Amino acid sequence: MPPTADSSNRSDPSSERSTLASIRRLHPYVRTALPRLVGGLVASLGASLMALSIPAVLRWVTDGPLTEGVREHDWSGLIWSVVLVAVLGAGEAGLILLRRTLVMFPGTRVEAGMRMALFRHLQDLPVAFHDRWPGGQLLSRIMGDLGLLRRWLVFGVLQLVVSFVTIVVGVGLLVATGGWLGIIFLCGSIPVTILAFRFSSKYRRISRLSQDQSGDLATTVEESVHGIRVLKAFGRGPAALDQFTDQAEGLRETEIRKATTDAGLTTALRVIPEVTQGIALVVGTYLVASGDMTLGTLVAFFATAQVINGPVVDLGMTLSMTLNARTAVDRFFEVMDTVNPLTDPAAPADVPAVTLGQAAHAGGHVAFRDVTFRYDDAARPVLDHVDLELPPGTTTALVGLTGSGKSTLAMLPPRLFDVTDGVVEVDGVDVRDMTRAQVRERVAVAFEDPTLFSASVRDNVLLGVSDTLPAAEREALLTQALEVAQAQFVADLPDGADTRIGEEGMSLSGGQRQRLALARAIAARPRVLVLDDPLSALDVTTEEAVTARLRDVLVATTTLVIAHRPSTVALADRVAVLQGGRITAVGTHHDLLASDPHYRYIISSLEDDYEAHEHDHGPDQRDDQNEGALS
Ligand SMILES: Nc1ncnc2c1ncn2[C@@H]1O[C@H](COP(=O)(O)OP(=O)(O)OP(=O)(O)O)[C@@H](O)[C@H]1O
Repeated sequence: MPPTADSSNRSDPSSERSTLASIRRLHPYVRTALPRLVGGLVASLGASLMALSIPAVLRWVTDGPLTEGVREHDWSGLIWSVVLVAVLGAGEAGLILLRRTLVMFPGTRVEAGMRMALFRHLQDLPVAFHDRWPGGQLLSRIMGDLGLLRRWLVFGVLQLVVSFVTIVVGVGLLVATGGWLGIIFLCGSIPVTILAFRFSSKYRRISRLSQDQSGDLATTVEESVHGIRVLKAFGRGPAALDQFTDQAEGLRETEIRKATTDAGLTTALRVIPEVTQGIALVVGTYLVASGDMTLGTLVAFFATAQVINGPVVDLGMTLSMTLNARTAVDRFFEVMDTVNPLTDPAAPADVPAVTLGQAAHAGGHVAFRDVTFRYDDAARPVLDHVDLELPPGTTTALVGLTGSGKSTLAMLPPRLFDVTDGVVEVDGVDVRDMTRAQVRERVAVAFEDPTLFSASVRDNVLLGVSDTLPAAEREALLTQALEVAQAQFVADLPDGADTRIGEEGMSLSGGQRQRLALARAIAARPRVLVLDDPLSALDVTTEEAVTARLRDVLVATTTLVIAHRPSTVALADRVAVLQGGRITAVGTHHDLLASDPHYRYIISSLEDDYEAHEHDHGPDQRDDQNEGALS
């Protein structure tokens, strides 16, 4: 189950892992950037050590040149001390600048590399994964989490190491040079350590919840923008707003909990060193007064304590950044660790490469042999020992009651899902023995719900056509595909085939979008064409014209068409009936009408549905509207 805010509190393998172990998993992505990151770290440490050495100089100045200079009116030692402190300060500033220069570019490169790796993996993962994972959760990982990780890489990780080293070296110096004062300071670090540990485990949980809630919020935005027409049509805008408000409020509360937890630690980290220094001041003053400590040692003690103070106070921020980064790493790997079960075989079948010309004229024999298919989370199989042959060059209509598994069956030849049992063959070869590229060369699909991308009509239609094909051939394929799909409306678009169509082709009507999606499947010139009811938004006349032209152009193409209308069934050479997860009859429309009662029942219900639909919408009205959509 994909993680959402609801599931963030459940135990998952990543929560068992230590923060260090989680972050170590970044190694392959940061490997090339490591030299510069380490360079940045060395520069930071250098800057910090320079800051720490300034108190030693102050101590020497106070006990030496300053005391003696005042006594003997000789200021030369003092001038040299000022120069030395200025050089150390300038050196510190220079090293900080060097650190920023060194780490900025590798940080952005790591972020871009991880973003590309995640997107590549998402593209590779099967449909089943995308069915389960909400879009917003993926979006928040690819954008928010990786941005967070970059900020931690260029700032947080260095700050964490430098703070740690500064505190350890500084406290060591205090203990070594400050005697009792050092021990008082060391005692102060005990509650700081305990609080930091407590904070880590609490903050980690809240950080995870907050990042998952951001993902859920992104999902709600995505769904409501995507479904804006439905929300408006049903007046559900206020309900969507309520849902969004609840989620946004939940995220706000979590952010407040996060900030409160952070503030609690930061306050403690401010108060504890101040109290410690107050005690040290009292004890130090007594020691100087009693002659057990020089004034220079006391000044150096407080100057060093001051240098340590900064990293101690920043510890809360550095720790929270690190824990947020850890959550981002865990969320990144939740996707990256998902194994794709639909991979290419180690030794693919030796099938000849298909060129576009060949595709339409050779082969295309499809066979489902004893195929069983069950969705991962389903109790029973949808397809149960299905046997079906699609002879080359034929058009087979697949009919069945709603939910009988037609779309599921149609997803098997293009390997959008793999069978649970049995075999699906194309030209005698199990599709699992071919690479996915080999399968895609042979099988093209058009779905009822056509997805178009934010690109020109040309790019959308030629999506499945190789870029290496000469421009003239690509153009010829485009023209023919548009003509077969009866998509002449493209010529009337403002820039013809170069017109950019909006996100998901939203500026086109349903029928126009369907025809472009169909043209895309046709332009690929496949041996096998799977049409999952892609003509449902067309009127019967247009559907008939499309089917007739399909037959002319894709003479040898084997077509499997899922039919929801009697007209579609009538256009097929043969019909296969899917019932109870099995193919119960195959024959011509007329033979089945005469011999198969279930078929007669399906056809009469399709007719009823169709008549009801036409009564509501009218046959031509829909397409008239379609044609006018962009004019
Ligand atoms: N991704 C999925 N995960 C789990 N079950 C699914 C999934 N997709 C479909 N199903 C279930 O599988 C069964 C068959 O669905 P399918 O979409 O293949 O039917 P269909 O015959 O195409 O239906 P329709 O004619 O209504 O489009 C249904 O019971 C459906 O709920």
